[in-house]
Parts: sequence; structure tokens; C-alpha cells
Amino acid sequence: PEASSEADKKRWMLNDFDIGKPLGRGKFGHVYLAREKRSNHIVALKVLFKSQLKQSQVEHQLRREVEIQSHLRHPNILRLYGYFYDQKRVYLILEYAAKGELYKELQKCKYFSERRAATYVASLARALIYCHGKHVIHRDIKPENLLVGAQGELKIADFGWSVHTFNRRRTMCGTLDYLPPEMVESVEHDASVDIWSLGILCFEFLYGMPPFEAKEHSDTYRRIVQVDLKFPAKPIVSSAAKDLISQMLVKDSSQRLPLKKVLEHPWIVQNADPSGVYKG
Ligand SMILES: CC(C)NC(=O)[C@H]1CCC[C@H]1Nc1nc(Nc2ccc(C(=O)N(C)C3CCN(C)CC3)cc2)ncc1C(F)(F)F
Repeated sequence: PEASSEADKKRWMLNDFDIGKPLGRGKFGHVYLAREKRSNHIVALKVLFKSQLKQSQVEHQLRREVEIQSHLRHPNILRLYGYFYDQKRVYLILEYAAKGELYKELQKCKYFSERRAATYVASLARALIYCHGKHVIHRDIKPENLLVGAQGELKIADFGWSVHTFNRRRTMCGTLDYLPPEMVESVEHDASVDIWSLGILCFEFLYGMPPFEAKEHSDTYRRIVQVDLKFPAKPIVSSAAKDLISQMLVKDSSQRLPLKKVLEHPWIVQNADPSGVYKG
């Protein structure tokens, strides 16, 4: 049979689920814990209001997010099992990440140990190698888009800004902090934008804030395009970690350390837990 999109293989409906507690609010609606009645499978049900999607003109972005995420299968990428809609709402059937939102964990402990940061960076590098292998770039890697599974493993979620590199867009994304120079200067960009964002994330895991943070947007913009990278004196961070970050936060996107080399970097080899799970 002709290849149907993964996401709309089965006709799901609200009645297929028992709805549980709210897990929180996403950008365009609420997320609920839910259980699919036939299989007793626990999922997260993200409810989006069509009215809000329309007024924010993000319907095409949502369609792309569903199309891309429903085809990705990787332990560090949140699964999108399917979707359905009614008169007013669109429902995304997503994998439930039992340990919640990474950014809350980062806020709670201010910054992570080098072993924890390296373990997370390694698992994200593996997930991004998988995505790039399928010509998908995420373009929005940041703590808010990372969830934690039951075993403590990271899950990249929210492919709202991802694209198939065949039809590259020059749309501007959310917060500036994570954007590499070529996106801030809105010139052509490729998969190496995710290497830049992973470098920003590594810095924020270790210091508790992104490297080019500034009060004003204009200052952040300038610090990004100048790659004004300064390592704080506290907390103490190894020179190996700083070396890796410095090789990822390079203005010339072709000179950024390839993800495969990130996994071979001494700091990762010596600090990341091979299982990809931080065991504390
Ligand atoms: C990536 C994207 C940008 N982010 C999101 O979508 C957010 C928006 C709201 C929730 C989250 N979306 C998801 N969250 C989970 N799991 C989860 C979340 C929160 C808690 C938690 O700490 N509490 C309930 C606590 C429990 C304690 N009380 C006090 C506070 C809330 C525990 C588990 N799994 C899948 C999803 C997904 F993505 F599939 F929808």
C-alpha cells in the first residue's frame, strides 16, 4: 500500500483515552496525562486550540512538527504517536516523559556537575546525529525543549522549529540566546546550527546561564555575532569542557566541531556515562 504518514495511520479520537492530571501548559494549550483505553498505554495528550493556532499562523509549523516527529525513532527523541482533532482543538498523542522538564531541574540545582552535563551533551549529540542523518535540523535546542524520561534519559521534544533541510526556511525562532550568528544575521543556515545550540546548552548546563545573555536584545545580538565568549570564574569548570565549548561556538559554521567529533572529545569520553543516563 502507498506509504501513509505514520501520524495518521490510525483514526484516533478523544474517547480512546482516559484523561488524567494536567502536566502543565504548553505554548498553545494544556498537556494532560492520559491512558489509551485498549492498550492501557500512558501518554501525554497535548491539546492545542485551533483559534490560537490560526491567529498565530503556526498551522503549517504544526503540520511540519507532526510530520517530522512522527517519523523519528530514537531513545533521546520524544515520540509523537499520532494526532486527531475536533471542531475547536488539535490533539497530539505524545510520549510521556515521567521525570518532567529539564529546565526546572536546572533551575533547582543552578548548574550541573561535569559528569551530568557531559552525559546529557553526549545523548543529545547522538540524537542530533540521527536527525541530521534524516536531513532534519531541530533549530531550537534549549533547556525548555528537553524532557526527562523515567530512567533519567533526556528527550528532545517540540520539533516546532525543525525543518527538512531540502526546504530550508529563514524564519526567525524563539529566544535569541540559542541562535547562531548565521540565523541571527538570517543568512543561509544548515545542520551546523544545532552544533552551535548544543555548545550553548553545554555552557548553560555548566554555568547555569547561556554565554551571551544580556539585558537588552541588541546586546545579546552583538555578543552572538562577535562570539563574545567569556567563561565565568565560578563555578570551577575543567579546561577540557571549555575547550569543547570553544570548538562548537565558532562563527564560521563549517569550522564547528562535527557532532561525531564531539562524542570523541576527551571531556565527553572522560565524563559522559556510556549508558547515556546520568546515575548521580
Ligand atoms: C517540550 C515542551 C516544550 N514542553 C512541554 O510540552 C511541557 C508543557 C507541559 C508539560 C510538558 N510536556 C510534557 N511533559 C511530560 N512529562 C511531565 C511534565 C511535567 C511533570 C511535572 O513536573 N509535574 C507534573 C509537576 C508535578 C509537581 N507539581 C507541583 C508541578 C508539576 C512531569 C512529567 N511528558 C510529555 C510532555 C509532552 F511534551 F509530550 F507534552
